[in-house]
Amino acid sequence: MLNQEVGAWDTVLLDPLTEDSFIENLQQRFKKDHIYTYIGNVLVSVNPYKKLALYSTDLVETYIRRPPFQLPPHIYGVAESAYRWLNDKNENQCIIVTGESGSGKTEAARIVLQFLVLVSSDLNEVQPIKNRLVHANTLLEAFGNAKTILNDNASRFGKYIDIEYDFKGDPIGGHITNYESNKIGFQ
Ligand SMILES: Nc1ncnc2c1ncn2[C@@H]1O[C@H](COP(=O)(O)OP(=O)(O)OP(=O)(O)O)[C@@H](O)[C@H]1O
Repeated sequence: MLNQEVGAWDTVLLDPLTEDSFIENLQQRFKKDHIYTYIGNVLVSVNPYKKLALYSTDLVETYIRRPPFQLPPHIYGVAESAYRWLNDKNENQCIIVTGESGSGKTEAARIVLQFLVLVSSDLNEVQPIKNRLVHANTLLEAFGNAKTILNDNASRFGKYIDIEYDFKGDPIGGHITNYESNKIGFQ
Protein backbone atom coordinates (compact mmCIF):
# COMPACT_ATOMS: atom_id res chain seq x y z
CA MET A 1 0.00 0.00 0.00
CA LEU A 2 2.69 2.47 1.07
CA ASN A 3 5.11 1.59 -1.74
CA GLN A 4 2.46 2.22 -4.40
CA GLU A 5 2.29 5.89 -3.45
CA VAL A 6 3.03 8.56 -6.07
CA GLY A 7 4.19 12.15 -5.53
CA ALA A 8 3.78 13.75 -2.13
CA TRP A 9 0.82 12.44 -0.13
CA ASP A 10 0.94 15.54 2.04
CA THR A 11 1.20 18.85 0.22
CA VAL A 12 3.16 20.40 3.08
CA LEU A 13 6.09 18.15 2.05
CA LEU A 14 6.35 19.77 -1.39
CA ASP A 15 9.49 21.76 -2.03
CA PRO A 16 9.03 24.31 -3.47
CA LEU A 17 5.42 24.65 -2.35
CA THR A 18 3.77 26.76 -5.03
CA GLU A 19 0.38 26.68 -6.73
CA ASP A 20 2.03 24.99 -9.76
CA SER A 21 3.74 22.28 -7.69
CA PHE A 22 0.49 21.72 -5.78
CA ILE A 23 -1.55 21.21 -8.98
CA GLU A 24 1.18 19.10 -10.58
CA ASN A 25 1.30 16.85 -7.51
CA LEU A 26 -2.51 16.40 -7.59
CA GLN A 27 -2.36 15.61 -11.33
CA GLN A 28 0.50 13.12 -10.91
CA ARG A 29 -1.37 11.33 -8.13
CA PHE A 30 -4.72 11.45 -9.93
CA LYS A 31 -3.23 9.77 -13.04
CA LYS A 32 -2.42 6.77 -10.82
CA ASP A 33 -5.90 6.82 -9.25
CA HIS A 34 -4.65 8.39 -6.00
CA ILE A 35 -7.57 10.75 -5.67
CA TYR A 36 -6.79 11.79 -2.07
CA THR A 37 -4.01 14.13 -0.93
CA TYR A 38 -3.54 15.79 2.46
CA ILE A 39 -2.76 19.41 3.19
CA GLY A 40 -1.86 18.85 6.83
CA ASN A 41 -5.06 17.48 8.34
CA VAL A 42 -7.24 18.71 5.46
CA LEU A 43 -8.05 16.13 2.78
CA VAL A 44 -8.25 17.14 -0.88
CA SER A 45 -10.30 14.75 -3.00
CA VAL A 46 -10.45 14.79 -6.81
CA ASN A 47 -13.59 13.16 -8.20
CA PRO A 48 -12.50 10.17 -10.36
CA TYR A 49 -15.96 9.77 -11.95
CA LYS A 50 -15.30 6.03 -12.04
CA LYS A 51 -15.52 3.19 -9.55
CA LEU A 52 -12.18 2.63 -7.83
CA ALA A 53 -11.25 -0.19 -5.45
CA LEU A 54 -10.80 2.30 -2.62
CA TYR A 55 -13.57 1.36 -0.25
CA SER A 56 -14.01 -1.92 1.62
CA THR A 57 -14.55 -3.32 5.09
CA ASP A 58 -10.94 -4.60 5.10
CA LEU A 59 -9.63 -1.13 4.38
CA VAL A 60 -11.83 0.36 7.09
CA GLU A 61 -10.20 -2.11 9.51
CA THR A 62 -6.73 -1.14 8.29
CA TYR A 63 -7.46 2.52 8.99
CA ILE A 64 -8.90 1.78 12.42
CA ARG A 65 -5.82 -0.17 13.49
CA ARG A 66 -3.24 2.49 12.55
CA PRO A 67 -2.82 5.97 14.02
CA PRO A 68 -4.12 8.74 11.76
CA PHE A 69 -1.91 10.02 8.99
CA GLN A 70 0.44 7.01 8.99
CA LEU A 71 -1.40 5.54 6.04
CA PRO A 72 -1.92 7.06 2.58
CA PRO A 73 -4.47 9.89 2.46
CA HIS A 74 -8.00 8.59 2.50
CA ILE A 75 -11.40 9.76 3.62
CA TYR A 76 -11.31 6.81 6.04
CA GLY A 77 -8.29 8.51 7.66
CA VAL A 78 -10.32 11.69 8.27
CA ALA A 79 -13.32 9.75 9.62
CA GLU A 80 -11.07 7.58 11.81
CA SER A 81 -9.30 10.63 13.19
CA ALA A 82 -12.61 12.28 14.15
CA TYR A 83 -13.93 9.07 15.72
CA ARG A 84 -10.67 8.53 17.65
CA TRP A 85 -10.65 12.11 18.99
CA LEU A 86 -14.28 11.81 20.00
CA ASN A 87 -13.56 8.68 22.03
CA ASP A 88 -10.09 9.48 23.37
CA LYS A 89 -10.53 13.17 24.16
CA ASN A 90 -14.30 13.20 24.65
CA GLU A 91 -14.54 16.26 22.39
CA ASN A 92 -17.21 16.95 19.78
CA GLN A 93 -15.94 16.51 16.23
CA CYS A 94 -17.06 18.05 12.97
CA ILE A 95 -16.11 17.04 9.42
CA ILE A 96 -16.82 19.74 6.85
CA VAL A 97 -17.23 18.54 3.27
CA THR A 98 -17.09 21.33 0.75
CA GLY A 99 -16.55 21.81 -2.99
CA GLU A 100 -18.33 22.79 -6.17
CA SER A 101 -21.30 20.93 -7.60
CA GLY A 102 -20.29 17.45 -8.75
CA SER A 103 -17.02 17.44 -6.80
CA GLY A 104 -18.09 14.44 -4.72
CA LYS A 105 -19.45 15.87 -1.44
CA THR A 106 -22.53 13.63 -1.30
CA GLU A 107 -20.42 10.52 -1.95
CA ALA A 108 -17.84 11.63 0.63
CA ALA A 109 -20.53 12.16 3.28
CA ARG A 110 -21.98 8.73 2.49
CA ILE A 111 -18.54 7.07 2.81
CA VAL A 112 -17.96 8.77 6.18
CA LEU A 113 -21.38 7.61 7.38
CA GLN A 114 -20.65 4.03 6.25
CA PHE A 115 -17.30 4.17 8.04
CA LEU A 116 -18.89 5.37 11.29
CA VAL A 117 -21.52 2.64 11.07
CA LEU A 118 -18.87 -0.04 10.54
CA VAL A 119 -16.56 1.02 13.37
CA SER A 120 -19.18 1.15 16.12
CA SER A 121 -20.40 -2.00 17.85
CA ASP A 122 -22.86 -4.56 16.46
CA LEU A 123 -25.01 -4.70 19.60
CA ASN A 124 -28.70 -5.30 18.91
CA GLU A 125 -29.76 -2.02 20.53
CA VAL A 126 -27.31 0.00 18.37
CA GLN A 127 -28.22 -1.58 15.03
CA PRO A 128 -31.62 0.15 14.54
CA ILE A 129 -30.03 3.57 15.11
CA LYS A 130 -27.28 2.89 12.60
CA ASN A 131 -29.84 1.62 10.07
CA ARG A 132 -31.99 4.71 10.57
CA LEU A 133 -29.09 7.09 10.00
CA VAL A 134 -28.05 5.37 6.76
CA HIS A 135 -31.60 4.96 5.46
CA ALA A 136 -32.66 8.52 6.34
CA ASN A 137 -29.69 9.80 4.36
CA THR A 138 -30.62 7.64 1.35
CA LEU A 139 -34.27 8.69 1.59
CA LEU A 140 -33.38 12.38 1.65
CA GLU A 141 -31.25 11.93 -1.46
CA ALA A 142 -34.11 10.15 -3.21
CA PHE A 143 -36.40 13.13 -2.64
CA GLY A 144 -33.86 15.95 -2.63
CA ASN A 145 -31.50 15.19 -5.52
CA ALA A 146 -32.03 15.90 -9.21
CA LYS A 147 -30.12 15.95 -12.47
CA THR A 148 -28.44 19.24 -13.45
CA ILE A 149 -25.92 20.11 -16.18
CA LEU A 150 -23.14 19.78 -13.58
CA ASN A 151 -24.18 16.59 -11.84
CA ASP A 152 -26.64 13.73 -12.54
CA ASN A 153 -27.25 13.37 -8.81
CA ALA A 154 -27.05 16.99 -7.63
CA SER A 155 -28.29 17.66 -4.10
CA ARG A 156 -30.88 20.39 -4.08
CA PHE A 157 -30.15 21.13 -0.42
CA GLY A 158 -27.24 21.17 2.00
CA LYS A 159 -27.32 18.92 5.03
CA TYR A 160 -25.95 18.83 8.54
CA ILE A 161 -25.71 15.32 9.97
CA ASP A 162 -25.44 15.25 13.75
CA ILE A 163 -24.66 11.88 15.36
CA GLU A 164 -24.70 11.51 19.14
CA TYR A 165 -22.54 8.84 20.79
CA ASP A 166 -22.48 7.24 24.22
CA PHE A 167 -19.30 6.83 26.28
CA LYS A 168 -18.58 3.46 24.59
CA GLY A 169 -18.44 5.10 21.16
CA ASP A 170 -21.80 3.71 20.01
CA PRO A 171 -24.34 5.96 18.30
CA ILE A 172 -27.43 6.64 20.41
CA GLY A 173 -29.25 8.95 18.03
CA GLY A 174 -28.88 11.66 15.45
CA HIS A 175 -30.45 14.42 13.42
CA ILE A 176 -30.20 15.30 9.76
CA THR A 177 -30.96 18.99 9.20
CA ASN A 178 -31.52 20.37 5.71
CA TYR A 179 -30.59 23.90 4.81
CA GLU A 180 -29.50 26.07 1.91
CA SER A 181 -32.61 25.55 -0.19
CA ASN A 182 -31.44 28.59 -2.22
CA LYS A 183 -29.01 26.16 -3.93
CA ILE A 184 -31.89 25.67 -6.37
CA GLY A 185 -31.59 29.27 -7.52
CA PHE A 186 -27.90 29.00 -8.37
CA GLN A 187 -27.60 25.81 -10.41
N1 LIG B 1 -15.18 8.87 -4.60
C1 LIG B 1 -15.84 8.71 -5.74
N2 LIG B 1 -15.57 7.63 -6.52
C2 LIG B 1 -16.22 7.45 -7.69
N3 LIG B 1 -17.15 8.30 -8.19
C3 LIG B 1 -17.47 9.38 -7.45
C4 LIG B 1 -16.83 9.66 -6.19
N4 LIG B 1 -17.34 10.81 -5.71
C5 LIG B 1 -18.25 11.22 -6.60
N5 LIG B 1 -18.33 10.37 -7.65
C6 LIG B 1 -19.20 10.48 -8.85
O1 LIG B 1 -19.48 11.85 -9.06
C7 LIG B 1 -20.89 12.09 -9.01
C8 LIG B 1 -21.13 13.43 -8.36
O2 LIG B 1 -20.72 13.38 -7.01
P1 LIG B 1 -21.61 13.99 -5.82
O3 LIG B 1 -23.06 13.85 -6.11
O4 LIG B 1 -21.09 13.40 -4.56
O5 LIG B 1 -21.20 15.53 -5.92
P2 LIG B 1 -21.65 16.73 -4.98
O6 LIG B 1 -20.40 17.50 -4.67
O7 LIG B 1 -22.43 16.23 -3.83
O8 LIG B 1 -22.56 17.58 -5.96
P3 LIG B 1 -23.82 18.57 -5.63
O9 LIG B 1 -23.26 19.74 -4.85
O10 LIG B 1 -24.27 18.96 -7.00
O11 LIG B 1 -24.81 17.76 -4.88
C9 LIG B 1 -21.46 10.92 -8.23
O12 LIG B 1 -22.80 10.65 -8.60
C10 LIG B 1 -20.55 9.77 -8.63
O13 LIG B 1 -20.93 9.25 -9.90
